[in-house]
Amino acid sequence: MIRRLYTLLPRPGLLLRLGALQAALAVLQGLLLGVLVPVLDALLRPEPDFGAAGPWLVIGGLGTVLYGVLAVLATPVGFAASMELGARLRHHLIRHVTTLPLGWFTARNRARLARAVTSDAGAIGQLAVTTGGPAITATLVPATVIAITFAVDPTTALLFLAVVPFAWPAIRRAGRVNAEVETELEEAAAGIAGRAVEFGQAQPVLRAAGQGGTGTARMRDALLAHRRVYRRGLRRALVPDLTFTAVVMAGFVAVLIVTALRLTSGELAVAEAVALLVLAVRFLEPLATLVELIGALRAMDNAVGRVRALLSVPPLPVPPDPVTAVGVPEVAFASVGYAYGGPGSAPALDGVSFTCPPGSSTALVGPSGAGKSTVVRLIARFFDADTGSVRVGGRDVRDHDPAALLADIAVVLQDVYLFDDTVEENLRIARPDATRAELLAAADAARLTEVVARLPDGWDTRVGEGGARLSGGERQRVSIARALLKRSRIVLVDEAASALDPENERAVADAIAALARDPERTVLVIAHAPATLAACDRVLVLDAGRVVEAGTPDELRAAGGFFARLDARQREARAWRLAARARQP
Ligand SMILES: Nc1ncnc2c1ncn2[C@@H]1O[C@H](COP(=O)(O)OP(=O)(O)OP(=O)(O)O)[C@@H](O)[C@H]1O
Repeated sequence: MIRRLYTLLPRPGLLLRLGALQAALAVLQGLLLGVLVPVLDALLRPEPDFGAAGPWLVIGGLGTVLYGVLAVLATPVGFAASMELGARLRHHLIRHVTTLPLGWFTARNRARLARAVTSDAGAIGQLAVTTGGPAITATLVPATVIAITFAVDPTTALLFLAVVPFAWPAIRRAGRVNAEVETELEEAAAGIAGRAVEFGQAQPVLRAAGQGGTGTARMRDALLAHRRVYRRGLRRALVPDLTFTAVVMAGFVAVLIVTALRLTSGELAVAEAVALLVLAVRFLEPLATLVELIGALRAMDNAVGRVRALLSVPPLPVPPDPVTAVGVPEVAFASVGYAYGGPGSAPALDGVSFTCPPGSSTALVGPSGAGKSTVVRLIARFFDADTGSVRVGGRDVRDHDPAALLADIAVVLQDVYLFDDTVEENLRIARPDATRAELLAAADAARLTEVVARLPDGWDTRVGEGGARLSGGERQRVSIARALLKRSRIVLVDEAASALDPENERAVADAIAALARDPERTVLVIAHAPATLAACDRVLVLDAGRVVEAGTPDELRAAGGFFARLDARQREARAWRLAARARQP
């Protein structure tokens, strides 16, 4: 486990220093106990010999001062090591996840990341110090005590050693059970955490369905399960813990009886007997601590395992000599195949080929599940194609430097995430050095200016957690304004489809049209609104992971396929709306 912990750290020097300090303290503690022997021997005579005790008392005093100094030094070193270890692990994790493909960031993986960065990294830092140090003490103090006892009285030392073959299996068993209980408790606690998140997230759905009590019941079940695991753990640990205590007590009683017998037979002096009993206590006591520590060490090992699992997720492969500039903003697919479940499972895309020439605007349409979002994700390298080639600027996306590629690509997703900051700062993320005029121009083109005008503090209005103070359409307009400000020459848009009121739908479509109008920019949009379709000069129809139609809107209207039917339906709906409006008094 210690090796596993060390592999997490690029520079484990601080932990080594702390370990050395703890080891020195443990050995010193054992040696100071050894000094007790001559001191007691000199002082517990019928005529106390202060002259003989003097030098040992001085050595003991100096040793105690040194112990105090080292202990004082160890506290800040331990605190610093704990903080630094946690901070380094967090840094390491964050740096690593920035190299992972965007497709990795599923809800489950985001939760894993949150747990690793918040609780696991902190717990590893803390436990490495709070359990690592005492574990060293609990091992080295008995070892030093045995060595000193050998020098003082080999018979008692052999008696101590005789306890080890009985104590060690008991420690291991109690430690193993405690560790298993710890793991089960952690899992039960994770279950509660998961249910709590679900409980919060599902509130609107549960209440709308009149099932407000359901979530509460599931939460209660998780709490009950945790309590059951806790009780079962206590019961399971009881016998091994008692066995260990019995072994330790039996060992102490054996030392006590043998020492008493040797005292009465005159083999040992009173001073020696007292000193040996003190050594016996200090030999057995740390072993008990070790049992408790094993559970905590397992908890740390579990956290180390979770952090290591995240750090071993392979990053996006980067070629040794990557393409660092996109060049011509052309997007092309050549016989691309991709399956979410890996090659061999049902494909989301199958032999997809098309080209979006530079400056073109292409509407991606097709029934639900056709593969439209997958096309967008493969261009932005959320993951890589299983077969064929996704090309940007004439080169496979895998040949590009991922950062350079994403510098020239803007992605506008349906579910736009905004930071809990002002509208202006949320826009400036795209280009922090943009001038005020550039900011306003992007906002105008994305029809964001009218949204800002309605907000209480205009540009300085905070948008709330995840942008909760804005509607879905308004958030998407912020995202489109970001894309405009970023001046990416390739823009991929998944148009907000649901829950948009007509005004918002029109505004989003206008904003997308503003993107599409620019002849320098290549736009690929998963289009839903008629106005968005009308703004595109090309259409690509996907069905069941294949391209079934491709061409200009006029060509496809004439072809009488999926697009022609969709277009006819949209025209009918528009005519119906106009007629309904005309009928209104
Ligand atoms: N993360 C995922 N894991 C597993 N399968 C997925 C995942 N995302 C999409 N799929 C599957 O891949 C296929 C294509 O999905 P995709 O999201 O690309 O379709 P779409 O045309 O964008 O659909 P929609 O219009 O409903 O968003 C579907 O069968 C879908 O179930």
